[in-house]
Amino acid sequence: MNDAATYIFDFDSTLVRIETLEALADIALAGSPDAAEVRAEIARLTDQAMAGEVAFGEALRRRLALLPLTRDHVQALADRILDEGTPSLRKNLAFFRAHADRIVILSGGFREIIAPVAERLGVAPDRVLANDLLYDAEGRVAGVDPANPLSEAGGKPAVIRALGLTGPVVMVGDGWNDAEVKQAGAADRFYAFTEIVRREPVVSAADAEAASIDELLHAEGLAGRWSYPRSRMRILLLENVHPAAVDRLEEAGYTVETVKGALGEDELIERIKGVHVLGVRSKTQVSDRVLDAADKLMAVAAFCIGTNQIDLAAAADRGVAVFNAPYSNTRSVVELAVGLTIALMRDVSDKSAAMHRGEWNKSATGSRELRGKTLGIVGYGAIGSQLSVLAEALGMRVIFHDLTERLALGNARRMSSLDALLAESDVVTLHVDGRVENTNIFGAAQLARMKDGALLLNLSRGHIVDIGALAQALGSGRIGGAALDVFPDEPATNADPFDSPLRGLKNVILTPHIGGSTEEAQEAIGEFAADRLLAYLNRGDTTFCVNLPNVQLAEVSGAHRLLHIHRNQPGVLADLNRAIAGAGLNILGQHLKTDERTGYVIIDVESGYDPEALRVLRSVAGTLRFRSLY
Ligand SMILES: NC(=O)c1ccc[n+]([C@@H]2O[C@H](COP(=O)([O-])OP(=O)(O)OC[C@H]3O[C@@H](n4cnc5c(N)ncnc54)[C@H](O)[C@@H]3O)[C@@H](O)[C@H]2O)c1
Ligand SMILES: O=C(O)CC[C@@H](O)C(=O)O
Repeated sequence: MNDAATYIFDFDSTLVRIETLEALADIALAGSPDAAEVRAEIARLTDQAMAGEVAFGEALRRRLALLPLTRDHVQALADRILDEGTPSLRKNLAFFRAHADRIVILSGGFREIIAPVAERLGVAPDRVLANDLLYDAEGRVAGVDPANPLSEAGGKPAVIRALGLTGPVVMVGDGWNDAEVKQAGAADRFYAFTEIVRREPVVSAADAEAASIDELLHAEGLAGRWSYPRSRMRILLLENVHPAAVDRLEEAGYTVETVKGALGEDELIERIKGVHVLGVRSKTQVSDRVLDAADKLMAVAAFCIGTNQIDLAAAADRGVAVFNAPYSNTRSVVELAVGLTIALMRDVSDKSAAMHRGEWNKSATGSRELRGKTLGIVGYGAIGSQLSVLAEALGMRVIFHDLTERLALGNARRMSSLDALLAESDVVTLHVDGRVENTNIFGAAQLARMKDGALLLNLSRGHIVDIGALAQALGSGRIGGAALDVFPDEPATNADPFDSPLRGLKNVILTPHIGGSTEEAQEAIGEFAADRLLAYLNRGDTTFCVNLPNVQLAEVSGAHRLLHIHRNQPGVLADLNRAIAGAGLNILGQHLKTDERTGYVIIDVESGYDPEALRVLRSVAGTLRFRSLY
């Protein structure tokens, strides 16, 4: 720690996320008919005082006069004040405890409320400078001690001066009376603390803004300097990612920006500069060029199953981890596939369209039950195998074809080839992954091998099916109908037009890539992918990462965690270990996992070391990315 500096923290909306008088109002006014009105007036006075529009002492007296406050009310708030700690304070308790002799808590609030927090932080009672409440004989609050300078405007600078501090004084707070401390010459630096509330005049008057305790420590070069402050980490989420993800990431302290639609390559190249984490769905192409322009990128999350839109190898070569949500929308796709199969078998979409035109055409011709029909599933992965179970429950016979060995569920039968599957299937449904090699695997030849009048579904990826050949097969009546949810060219946003040779064809159902678009699935994806990102950012865990070796890690405490991603080439590990030994780092734990392309080493080291030593680790030949966690 900087030897000489004293750090002076305001309390309300700085160390705790509440304003004391508003919280006391909630307690004291509970059940009172004019509670809302009085509460609003108190909040208005707090804002005016914090923005410097009403003198502090006057605002304090006016607010106290509005409340029927008693000792019990004050005690009730003191009892639960520890639960109100600011999120970044809770994360940095160790810092406060280690440096309590350099910390002062300075507040226009009340000593009884601040005391439990000060005790938790290890800050001695004589380093808590606050107002003292006065009570009458019945225990009613009668006011504050007028002899205490903190009960009046200008009180904070006065009490700081009275401390007779010798070294630099750093003031941290959210209100105008905190800014005044620096203006009055009682502090050398003032940080506007904005984690809970951001007041423009206070920020303008500050030397710097700190959106969290981490940012403050980072700016001051204190203990947290090796861990980049979370609020400075920019997360850019495209394509209308579910708010559950935004909430989780923001709650964890990261700065999140969202964009409704997908971005084109050039636009993304512009936007990705300075972004640490990118979130996309299926439309945004994260190409080699995009990754080249990404100067800060650490991770990409596909808020969906498919990752074919991301250049996974190029990302791995830059040490950028890519995650997806492999199971969160599986069931939604399966349910839509079942529904579409029934709709095709009964010609529901054409019959419904006719009804909308005013035509009544009651007929059973061409309408068939699912029961007893053969469903041919191409790609028996998560979706294909789940569909297999539901289809059998509906009385279908299931056969499947997959490139790799898959466990046949229920009575499903594996077919040795796609052709064999096509020869037997009444309905063919495609659920292969979107790898480039699967482009147009379903074309004229495959359509020709389908049974006369059979149906085709594609809910996997648009480039799998040759759309021209399909349009012909449908037009000629060779196959009986098709349902497509995915297309080779999909509009980037809902405002863009859609065109396809399949438009207007009989018994063809077209849906706008909504297989996974249910409220349940989107929320689940948002939560899952955000959790994966947090696990990676906060502790280096790469479970479910699709392009780097997977390492499951617990949180580290009492140590610093170093994360080293490198090219899997001979000698890297030996060089790394040599560098660690040379730097005198005391290793508490080490994990290594490699795949054919990349190696990932996690090293937990004892925290007392020369930070300069880390430089050597960065320069080990083959290093793709080096990161240290606090
Ligand atoms: N429509 C939507 O909204 C939506 C939603 C989710 C997933 N998807 C897509 O659905 C597809 C399947 O998803 P999943 O979670 O089941 O994937 P998965 O990886 O679990 O399964 C894919 C299976 O296809 C097999 N496969 C790949 N190429 C093949 C080929 N040429 N022939 C036969 N088998 C082949 C693989 O071996 C694997 O078993 C993916 O393309 C995914 O992107 C679409
Ligand atoms: O929501 C999306 O954009 C894609 C959904 C789906 O294709 C997936 O891969 O999960």
